[in-house]
Amino acid sequence: MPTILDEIVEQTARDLGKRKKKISFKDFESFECYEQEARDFKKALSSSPDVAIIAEIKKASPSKGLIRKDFNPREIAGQYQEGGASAISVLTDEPAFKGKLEYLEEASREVSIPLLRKDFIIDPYQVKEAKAYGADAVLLIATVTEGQQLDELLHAAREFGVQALVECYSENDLKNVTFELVDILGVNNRDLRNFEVDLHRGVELLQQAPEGTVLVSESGLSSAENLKFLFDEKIDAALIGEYFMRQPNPGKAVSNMKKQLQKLITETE
Ligand SMILES: O=P(O)(O)OC[C@@H](O)[C@@H](O)c1c[nH]c2ccccc12
Repeated sequence: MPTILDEIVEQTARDLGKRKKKISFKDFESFECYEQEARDFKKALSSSPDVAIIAEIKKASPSKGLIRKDFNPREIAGQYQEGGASAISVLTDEPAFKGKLEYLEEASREVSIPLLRKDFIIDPYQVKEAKAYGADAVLLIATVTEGQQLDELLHAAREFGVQALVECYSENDLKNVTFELVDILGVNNRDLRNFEVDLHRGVELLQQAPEGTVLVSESGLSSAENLKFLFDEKIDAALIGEYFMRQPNPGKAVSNMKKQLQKLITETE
């Protein structure tokens, strides 16, 4: 049985062929954002005294359908920054998540914190494209890459001046990661075969990474208590989408969660 991930990746590969005909690999170099100096994503995640928040701009998802009706990515990006997010993740996959590359570009004009392109990246073309649309970092999902492909994408990221967050789902994925090339590791707490979320399993996997790796817990997080758990387990950052996107003012929700986390930390000190 193909998983949802297999289906999304197949679709991505089909769309990629068409996109390459419209804009060539070389063309990206003339994009305005291409020349822009990258903001330091890794530093933003590792310099937070508690748990850094990567707030996500996500209109819809395969498991939840439409998440936010009143959707203005530029405004949400500004609110996230104001609310104290350390970085912003922007979904650019269209078929499954109703994202757009233009959302990335709009966010890039609006804020000064680093931006992560969230998509299903299987080709260096998409890495260069991410840079051209204003990304400072790209998500690379270990499960969807084969053989040497992940290393190739990591080299492409270096070449085009974007950092990489490598996402793993399992111990097997972790074994296939060349940690000499990876300094930010994420684990998706959501199992994409059945959409179940397990925060503890995610943390256990993250803790197997070599010392010094910046660790990111992704998906299914919705409270300061969740972040306090991550803080106690020495996880650097949390990637949160749906919970913030369902709040009237997503940025206020970020600042409230940060305040509550601080309170929980001082209570136990
Ligand atoms: O909305 P949530 O449950 O807070 O999750 C955010 C993020 O982790 C999730 O969107 C995500 C994690 N890895 C991905 C890979 C592709 C698309 C989306 C994702």
